Amino acid sequence: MKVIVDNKIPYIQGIIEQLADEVIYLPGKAFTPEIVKDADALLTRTRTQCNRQLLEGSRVKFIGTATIGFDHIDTEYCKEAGITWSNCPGCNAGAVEQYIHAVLQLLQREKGIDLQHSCLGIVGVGHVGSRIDRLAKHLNMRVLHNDPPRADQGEEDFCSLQQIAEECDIISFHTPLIKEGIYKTFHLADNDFFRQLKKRPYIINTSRGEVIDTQAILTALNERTISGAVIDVWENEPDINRELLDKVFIGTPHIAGYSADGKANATRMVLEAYCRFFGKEMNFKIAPTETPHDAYDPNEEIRILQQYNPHRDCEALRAHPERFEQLRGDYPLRRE
Ligand SMILES: NC(=O)c1ccc[n+]([C@@H]2O[C@H](COP(=O)([O-])OP(=O)(O)OC[C@H]3O[C@@H](n4cnc5c(N)ncnc54)[C@H](O)[C@@H]3O)[C@@H](O)[C@H]2O)c1
Ligand SMILES: O=C(O)[C@H](O)[C@H](O)COP(=O)(O)O
Repeated sequence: MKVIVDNKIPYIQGIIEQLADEVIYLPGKAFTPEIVKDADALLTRTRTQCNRQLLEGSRVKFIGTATIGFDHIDTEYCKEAGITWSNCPGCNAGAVEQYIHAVLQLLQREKGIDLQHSCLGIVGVGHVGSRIDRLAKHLNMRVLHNDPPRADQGEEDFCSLQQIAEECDIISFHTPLIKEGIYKTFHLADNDFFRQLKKRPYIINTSRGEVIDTQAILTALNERTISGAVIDVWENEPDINRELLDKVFIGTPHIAGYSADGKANATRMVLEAYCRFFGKEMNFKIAPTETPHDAYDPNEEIRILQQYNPHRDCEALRAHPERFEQLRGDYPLRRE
């Protein structure tokens, strides 16, 4: 059994070796058809495009991605080729909640947003969105939800994207990237969406860059249709739009989900899926490395920013936008 593993999946080394005969570690972008040809399984992150070009003619039977997002996997091709794939639902929802909580505190502290009298629109109410919903209620915010796939299942308490556009002071995107079909999210926030806004909201995107049309959000920032933006995910990563980076309130290098806890969850889940698929025993334990931390302030508003302040990641990205991928690869995983 031969497995190719993305060399930026933490906590996996030493465990996968006991579950395979041969393990090769590579950067996510370095997976090539020649290398994967005689592999049985690939354990990846979002940086490996798993498509016909990579997989055709290979003996790969299983792909596990240590992420929730799977827009880098051509699921239609996998079906056609008989390749089973697996992702890690919910693995990093706590990390994104931590990021959004810090962002909301900064909007209150530095932009004068009165959270208790603000309405938050959550677009995509899955693992992350549900936690943001709970967080917003804890902060006494009014919340509106948009999730057409869930609404179409007969679930209640959802509204249209237009209602969110008209009533919200802050709008946060938590959908997968879906390129086509009735639930398409590619450029969900386009010029039409920005034209519908009534309250000059702040826009937060921790989903995928392509969910927001970059030119449309730049126009909205320039014309002050929106008050500002917090952007963690970008179109065309790692070659991100520098003008957008200059103009946002906070811009970070796709690290909202980068907690040690979230990464450990992802590694455990991807290994469990691998073991289920190949019928291997699961007798491993994965836990984030303990990190020493200061005594935190009992006041929640202070504690949240002591634990994580996205300005640090924003400053690092603004100083070196060309190091987008390096900043992610060498990220000092934070604790939740
Ligand atoms: N920035 C980061 O580090 C980071 C971390 C985690 C997740 N993400 C991104 O955020 C996305 C959401 O994460 P999650 O764990 O909540 O995923 P999830 O699959 O649990 O939830 C996604 C939700 O979006 C809904 N949805 C689908 N199409 C929609 C549409 N057209 N309009 C509105 N809602 C729609 C789904 O019904 C579902 O409830 C992931 O797919 C990933 O791309 C990014
Ligand atoms: O989809 C996800 O889980 C997140 O976007 C995640 O943060 C991406 O992680 P990476 O591919 O960088 O490991």
